[in-house]
Amino acid sequence: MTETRLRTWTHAGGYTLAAGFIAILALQNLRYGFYNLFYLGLAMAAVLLVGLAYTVICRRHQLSAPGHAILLTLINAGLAATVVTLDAPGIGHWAAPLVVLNLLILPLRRGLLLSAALLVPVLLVSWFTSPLVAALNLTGGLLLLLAITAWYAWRYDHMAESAKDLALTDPVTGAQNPRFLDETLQKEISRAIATGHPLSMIALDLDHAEEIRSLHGTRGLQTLLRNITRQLFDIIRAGDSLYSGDDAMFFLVLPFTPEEGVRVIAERIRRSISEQEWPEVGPVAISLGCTTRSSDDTQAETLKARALQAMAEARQRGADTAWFIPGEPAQA
Ligand SMILES: Nc1nc2c(ncn2[C@@H]2O[C@H](COP(=O)(O)OP(=O)(O)OP(=O)(O)O)[C@@H](O)[C@H]2O)c(=O)[nH]1
Repeated sequence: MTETRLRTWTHAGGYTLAAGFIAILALQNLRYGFYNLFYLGLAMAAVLLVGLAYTVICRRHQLSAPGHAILLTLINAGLAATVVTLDAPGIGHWAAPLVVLNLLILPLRRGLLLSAALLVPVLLVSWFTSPLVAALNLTGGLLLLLAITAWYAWRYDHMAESAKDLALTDPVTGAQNPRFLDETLQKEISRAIATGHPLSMIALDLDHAEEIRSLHGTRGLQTLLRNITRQLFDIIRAGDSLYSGDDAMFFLVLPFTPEEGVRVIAERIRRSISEQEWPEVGPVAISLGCTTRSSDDTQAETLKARALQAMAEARQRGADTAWFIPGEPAQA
């Protein structure tokens, strides 16, 4: 289930339950003849049902729908104003479903602020007008509810953030996930065509990766790849992007980089990797295949295939080598 769909269900469930809860309170007040509270309950349930309808209408962009904040501010302000102006016993409990709803639907900080703005008048009125035990019960109950719901919302945000990081980065190396390579490369090609700036690419593979795996195990190889990724991130500049490839391979996309530039950076990377003593593994080497976009290159696959071809050539020339293959310029 996508995050947007999950949020749609959560929001719809939250609005429905809160509307049901408030409607039950309204009916109870009707039974006891508290007509003011009955009408307040009806109005609040109606606003909550508008929230439900809004959730369904905006189901494709729940994360950015601004109407939730407006509706919730309206309903929270309505309850706070009623609590302050109406001497109605037990009305403080009406804040409970709104506290849950605020934190379930709004971003954590905004949900906390709105809940605090509701709870301050509710609790103050309760301490001034109710017996001590009742005020203590209400304060304890609402604050506990606030803490539990805020903790849940924080945990959910945290998990969603980690899932997003995992989707963007390769969990083994920490470089970007390979499935974004083609898309980014195609975008960079379009940008290079539009602006006339050069674009280069490097395919990079660890030499003798299988021997390293059999000597140091898969874990040793993965640690080495993570360390190499860190080193590559230290070398490349901000606009460059680094992707994991199959096995022990990486790809670098280098915007604004001409042939002379990609030769310089490839040689710098080759040296910096081969001159290091890598923890537990010792010295290692890499082969690099470089290419620069020619005026004929409009497809990501063409550029990637040429970088891989250059890397195979580097391998043939004895590894620990950087090799460059130029693109064919367009025929006039
Ligand atoms: N994309 C990319 N290109 C680089 C990088 N480092 C060097 N280059 C290319 O190599 C050329 C020469 O780089 P350097 O030897 O560092 O000389 P420089 O004049 O200090 O390079 P810059 O001021 O970064 O342009 C640069 O103009 C770039 O085209 C890098 O980290 N990323």
